[in-house]
Parts: sequence; structure tokens; C-alpha cells
Amino acid sequence: MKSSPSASSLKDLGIGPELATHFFKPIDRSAPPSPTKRHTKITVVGAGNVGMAIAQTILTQDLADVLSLVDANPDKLRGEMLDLQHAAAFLPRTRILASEDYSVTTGSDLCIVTAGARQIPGESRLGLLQRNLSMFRSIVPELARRSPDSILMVVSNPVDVLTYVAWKLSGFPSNRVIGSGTNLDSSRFRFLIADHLEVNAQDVQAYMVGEHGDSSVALWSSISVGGVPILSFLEKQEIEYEKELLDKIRKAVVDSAYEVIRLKGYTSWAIGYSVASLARSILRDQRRIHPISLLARASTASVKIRRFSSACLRSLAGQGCLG
Ligand SMILES: NC(=O)C1=CN([C@@H]2O[C@H](COP(=O)(O)OP(=O)(O)OC[C@H]3O[C@@H](n4cnc5c(N)ncnc54)[C@H](O)[C@@H]3O)[C@@H](O)[C@H]2O)C=CC1
Ligand SMILES: CC(=O)C(=O)O
Repeated sequence: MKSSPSASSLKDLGIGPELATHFFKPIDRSAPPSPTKRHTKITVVGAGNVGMAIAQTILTQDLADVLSLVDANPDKLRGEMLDLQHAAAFLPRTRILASEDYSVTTGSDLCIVTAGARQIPGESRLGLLQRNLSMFRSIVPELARRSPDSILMVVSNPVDVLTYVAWKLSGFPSNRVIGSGTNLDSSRFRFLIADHLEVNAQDVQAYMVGEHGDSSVALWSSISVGGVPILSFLEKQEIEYEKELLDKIRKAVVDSAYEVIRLKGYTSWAIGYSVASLARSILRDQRRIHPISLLARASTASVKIRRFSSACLRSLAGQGCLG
């Protein structure tokens, strides 16, 4: 399928681009488009549940001027592209491209990879590795070649291992290859704490760190509610709280994805918002703190992916780097 900037239905009706030239004549002496205006381009590879949740959140949050979608299934891809384009009247203006051909991704600022197998109910994320590894061999070099200055963000599972694989395959500096990490786990953690305390999750600071999913670690000392470090406050005030409650919350965070997958077959909305929040922080230089997957050290023979517990997503300005 060819890259398509817009739905082809007008062309199919015999109405060509000359119509636009007649209706929309250039305004005399109007300012030409600024040569310094930089357009933000985001690519999402994998137009499945996760890819489309990310795409639609990016659109509604006005994070990109150009959104390009790539998938191996041409009908699904074109269907998703048209469906999003048909919402143009309700959204900030974004050019949406879709193709199986990676040329559509050229010049992206951020490439997000969601393609690949997903868990069936009860299956672990690590069980997906072999299937998704071979897919990455075809996806990552294409992205790296066409957007050599981009940030590569891995979402496909197992996300931490595949972030390492993507770094190796891309040849990018390690600070330009990240995984969505435990940003989602932390959001689930914040939701559960907020739900228990009956407060707004946005007023709860709390981080899950380590590997996304089963072995993620709750940073209990990181919890603060309305700025109050809650556990040390309770201890200082000698207020009793059930230690088992903490275990229950941590277990509920880890079980969250399994429960959603058992109930609806996949998870999508929360990861969509999680990745959009990362995209905003990176592209808009928000200087927010997110727990992501990032290679921390690559200096020995036994290089392993290691995660930042609190990676600070710093400016893209100038260097296109995360630090
Ligand atoms: N890191 C995280 O927090 C999360 C990660 N995930 C992971 O995201 C991945 C995608 O999940 P879903 O979207 O639910 O799966 P899905 O099955 O709905 O979508 C996968 C898409 O990848 C496409 N695809 C397959 N091979 C491809 C290739 N070589 N090139 C381009 N596209 C290809 C398929 O056609 C399909 O549209 C899974 O690995 C899942 O485990 C899901 C939720 C959260
Ligand atoms: C599927 C997955 O990794 C999640 O929702 O956490």
C-alpha cells in the first residue's frame, strides 16, 4: 500500500487536486511558511490495540504534526488510518500517513514500536521474546536508517529486553533508545493508592521500578500524597497501618495486566496514555521524571539491559538526547 496523506474517496469520485487550487487561492503578499518552523513527526509501528491507543492519544493531545503508522497487515493499517482521518473535524490538525513501506517514517522525531505478539491469558511477557525478537530484526534497522536522529521507544514485550535489542540493532547512542518501562506500572500503583485513600491519583507520587511487570519493585519510600511522604509520616506519628495492605497493593499492580488480559484480551488504554505522556515529556521538553527502560551501562562484556528507576527525560532541544 502506498503512503496516503488523506483518504482517497474524493479522488475516487473523479475530483482531483485542481479543485483545491481553484477554491483556495494563495493570498497575495501572505507570509510564506516559515522556513524555521519544525514539524514534529511521530511514527508508530504496529497498528494493533496498543499502537492505535497510542496513536489516538497522540492525536487528541496534539503531540504531532505528522503521525505515520506502519503495520504488516495492509487492510488493518488502511482501515485504521481512514478511521482516524475521518475524525479530522474533531481533532487538532495532524497529517496521518500509513504504509507497510518504511519510507513513510522518514525524518521522524520519535519512533514508537508496538508491533509484535501479545500475551494470551496467563502467558508471561518473557514468553513473547523469541517471536518478537525476529520481528525487531526487520523493524529496527529500517527505522534507524530512515530517522537516524530520532528517539526510539520500545513498547512491545518483553519491553526491557527488547529495548536492549533495539539499541543493539539501531546503532544509536544508548540515550536515544528507551522502553516504556514501569511508567505504566507506576500509574497503576498511583491509581491503587489513590483509590484506597480516596484521593485524586494526580496528587499521589509513587514509583514502581525495575523490570516492567512481574518483577517490578514498589518504591514505598517514594509515596507521597499531597506532598506528604505518607509512610514515614505514619511511622513518625506512630500511626498503625496494615503492612499486608502494602503487599496487596504491590501484588495488585503486578496482577493488573493479567486481569485485564483475562477480561478483555489485551491492555490498551492505560499504555496509550502512558506512552503519550512519555512522548509529551520528550518532544515538549517537559523535564518530567519517568521510570523508563534505558541502558545505564554498557562498558563490560556482560552487557545487560538495566533500567533507570527514575530516568529524567531531559531536553530534545539541540542534541536530540535523553539524559
Ligand atoms: N510495555 C507495556 O507496558 C505494554 C506492552 N504491550 C505489548 O505491546 C505489543 C502489542 O500488543 P497489541 O497491540 O495488543 O497486539 P496486537 O496483536 O493487537 O497488535 C500487534 C500488531 O503488530 C503488527 N505486526 C506484526 N508483525 C509486524 C511486523 N513485522 N511489522 C509491523 N507490524 C507488525 C500486527 O499486524 C498487529 O497489528 C505486545 O508485545 C504487548 O505485549 C502491551 C501493553 C503494555
Ligand atoms: C501487557 C502489559 O505489559 C501490560 O499491560 O502491563
